[in-house]
Amino acid sequence: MEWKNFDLLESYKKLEAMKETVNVKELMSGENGAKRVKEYQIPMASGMTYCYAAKQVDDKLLEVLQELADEAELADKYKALYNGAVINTGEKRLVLHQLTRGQLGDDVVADGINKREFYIAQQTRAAEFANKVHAGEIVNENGEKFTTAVQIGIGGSDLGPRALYLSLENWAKVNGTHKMEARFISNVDPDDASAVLASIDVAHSIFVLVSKSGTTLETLTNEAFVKNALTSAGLDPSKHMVAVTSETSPLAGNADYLDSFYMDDFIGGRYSSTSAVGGVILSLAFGPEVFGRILKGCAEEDELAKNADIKKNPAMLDALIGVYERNFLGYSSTAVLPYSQGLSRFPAHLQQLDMESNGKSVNRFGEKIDYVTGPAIFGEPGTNGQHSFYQLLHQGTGIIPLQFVGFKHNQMDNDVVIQGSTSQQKLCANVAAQIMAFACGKDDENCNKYFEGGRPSSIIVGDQLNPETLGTLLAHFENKVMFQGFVWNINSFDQEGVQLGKVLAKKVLAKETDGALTEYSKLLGIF
Ligand SMILES: O=P(O)(O)OC[C@H]1O[C@](O)(CO)[C@@H](O)[C@@H]1O
Repeated sequence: MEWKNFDLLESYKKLEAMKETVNVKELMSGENGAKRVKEYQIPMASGMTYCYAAKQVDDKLLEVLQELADEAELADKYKALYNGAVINTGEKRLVLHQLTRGQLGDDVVADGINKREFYIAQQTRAAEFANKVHAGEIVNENGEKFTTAVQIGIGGSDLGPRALYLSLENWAKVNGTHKMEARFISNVDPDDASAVLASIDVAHSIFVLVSKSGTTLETLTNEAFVKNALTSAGLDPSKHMVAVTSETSPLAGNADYLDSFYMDDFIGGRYSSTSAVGGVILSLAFGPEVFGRILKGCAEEDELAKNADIKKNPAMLDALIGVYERNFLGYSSTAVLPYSQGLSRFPAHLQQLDMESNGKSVNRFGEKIDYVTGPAIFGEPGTNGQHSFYQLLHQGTGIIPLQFVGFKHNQMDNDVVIQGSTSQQKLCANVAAQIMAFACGKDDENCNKYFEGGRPSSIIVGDQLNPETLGTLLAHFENKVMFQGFVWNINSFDQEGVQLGKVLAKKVLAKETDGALTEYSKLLGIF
């Protein structure tokens, strides 16, 4: 297996010669368009479908993307990853998040520990803990049941778990599996913690402090903030708080917590939702059985990602189309547009997952590269986005590839027929309409009303947003980002770019600044 810069590959040259050869507008019009929609789809796990009919690709281009997948040895690199190779070269670490939800290859033993057994043991402990809380065996000082769980964490210790909770909150309420309310405190802005604390019954709340490193300024500050609130209410913080951290962190083994659950350095923050980082809060909120179903949806999608044939591997195909758009068509951002209210924070999770992973300018050996890497990611649930930024997507001067997500059925039992259609039908009609409007546009003598078309999109469709489909979606994007990192020959598993700002902020707080930093500090009222 060889790790080569992307621009040294034969398929790179071939793709460069194929810029702009596919006209989405032409291909998606009339009967040809109908044929493409039926043919250009592949199955995902949990009964979902990835449809790429409206992407700027044709059979010839797909052949070269397959050549790229083979030449870049994507399936072999994934295999090396799940068999325990040091894929995170920057930090010299293994990359093992997939082990939290399945055994894809060999047993991985590191530091004398079977890693899958370690992650499963933590899951089991979290499940037992959650069951005891639900059964009233673990209670507050007055012997009363906890009703609310509050996660304190930031970045990967917040975004994924929060997105997953919101995705299933309503589903769980309708299906009778909603055990506890969950809330999240992340920002060091005191208004975040204050607002959450004011919205809950602190005496019946259990706080889940999540920090892999155990050193994150925002999280430790918010922990102190919450402890203060508990003490002021006459409560003992150690009876209200559990920790999720790594065994090497300063938080580990602290008797001040009701219990502690562990993950380790082989799971990056943004890939940690399926470890104890998401496992504790989601098991408390929905019960361990529902968390297990999310893991099942992930595991099935991880299994699909092993396939070397891009037509049988939706994450790999999605990744390669994204690379073609980024490097050869010059598109610098991607919009993620879930037509599901439950996925309201999913784009925020994908922002960290994608941009913290693939926002890199050096290859995995630390050498400068001469081609572009990860796009900027943004998104909002449809149809809200339509009434916000779609104007630019339709008629703006640049092209932004679109990643739609849609479901045939909504999550709650409530819908109404108004003017001959349900709200769910209206939602789905909008996503279909948008795909075609972006692809084919509309002629008009009035330039202001003219839609150029030719704006590429793909869609992932599922029956309903439930634990399995959610897990599948999560793993799909994790694997897409990983495959893109492999093509670009970058390390998608470190994040040195977040350090400089943290160091400078510490200097400001220690009043060790000079020049413009001092002036900005004064402007902001710190000095
Ligand atoms: O879990 P921790 O160690 O508090 O880190 C939180 C987040 O901070 C980051 O390091 C970025 O600042 C993320 O990668 C990580 O998810």
